[in-house]
Amino acid sequence: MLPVVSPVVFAERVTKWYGPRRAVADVSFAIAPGEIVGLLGPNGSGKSTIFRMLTGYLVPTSGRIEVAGHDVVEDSLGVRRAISYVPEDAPLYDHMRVGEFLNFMAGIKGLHGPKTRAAVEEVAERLDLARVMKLTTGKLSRGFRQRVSIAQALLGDPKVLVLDEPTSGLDPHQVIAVRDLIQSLAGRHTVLLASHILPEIEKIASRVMILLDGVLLTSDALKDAAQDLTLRLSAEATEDAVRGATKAVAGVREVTADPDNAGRFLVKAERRPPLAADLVSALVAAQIPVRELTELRPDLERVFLDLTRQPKAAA
Ligand SMILES: Nc1ncnc2c1ncn2[C@@H]1O[C@H](COP(=O)(O)OP(=O)(O)OP(=O)(O)O)[C@@H](O)[C@H]1O
Repeated sequence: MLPVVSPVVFAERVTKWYGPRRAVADVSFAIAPGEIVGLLGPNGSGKSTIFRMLTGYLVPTSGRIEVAGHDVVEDSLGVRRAISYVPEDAPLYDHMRVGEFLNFMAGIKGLHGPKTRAAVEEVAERLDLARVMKLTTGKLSRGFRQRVSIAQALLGDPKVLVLDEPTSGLDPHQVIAVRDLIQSLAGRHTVLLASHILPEIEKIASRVMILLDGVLLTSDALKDAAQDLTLRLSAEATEDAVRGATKAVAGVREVTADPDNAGRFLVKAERRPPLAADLVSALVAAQIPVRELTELRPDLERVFLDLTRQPKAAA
């Protein structure tokens, strides 16, 4: 029998309305202790709203959220002790030295006396901050600013750490350092991070949840989208000619031209075995020479791009 692990974050049918605007719709998920989970969604899809509800700063309009066994509405104090949130571009009080800032934040989190010193020393060591402790936070590089933001979030040893776009604005070296750092936190902490960039989130998270217009895509929706086949076609013809020649092929859903490569097209179609052969026959019958026809790997990025693409206005 599989061991039963209680989720550390649990959301059940959560909806949030801002006046007449529904920002989050009937969202349910569970996160096990020690996981690193990515929340992926375009701007405005509701990521921050979910995070604010998880951290007890916003009350769901309906539904239930528990963090480390505490209900976000009935026990928001318990929730705030269990979860820490690092917003994008968190304010760091730029005139303070890093050490002072961490001491100050420890006080806000209710740590006092010798406990403060021990906690600040521990996070400074975990995040390798020794050489910047005496610098004012305003003088730090973006990479170190992010480390200090995460360090303050770890004061008090929260079970859950929520990071909003943690690598945004960092240079490639800093991105790798912050990515490694987040991975080193898993296990002791559960990490939930948001991003609108899939390749980034895929590198850090062990699992990705996708949010679109406040709705969390089910794994079935993702599976269905991945069932579709995308073929890259290289042919000497115009987009209209390719579209005209292939429209009668069963299963073809859409033909789009690659705007950067003349003679290159993407064909989206239902996945069925003789499709490639049918396509070639149809193109040849229309006297369109086919140079190449390749199936693209159904990776999560393509699925995400397909699902999040704005529907084209009818011509
Ligand atoms: N306080 C508010 N009042 C009214 N509408 C809001 C409020 N906060 C957010 N919204 C709306 O709710 C929707 C979700 O916003 P939210 O900030 O949660 O999305 P997001 O995915 O975090 O986006 P971003 O990455 O741009 O921060 C958006 O349409 C937004 O305009």
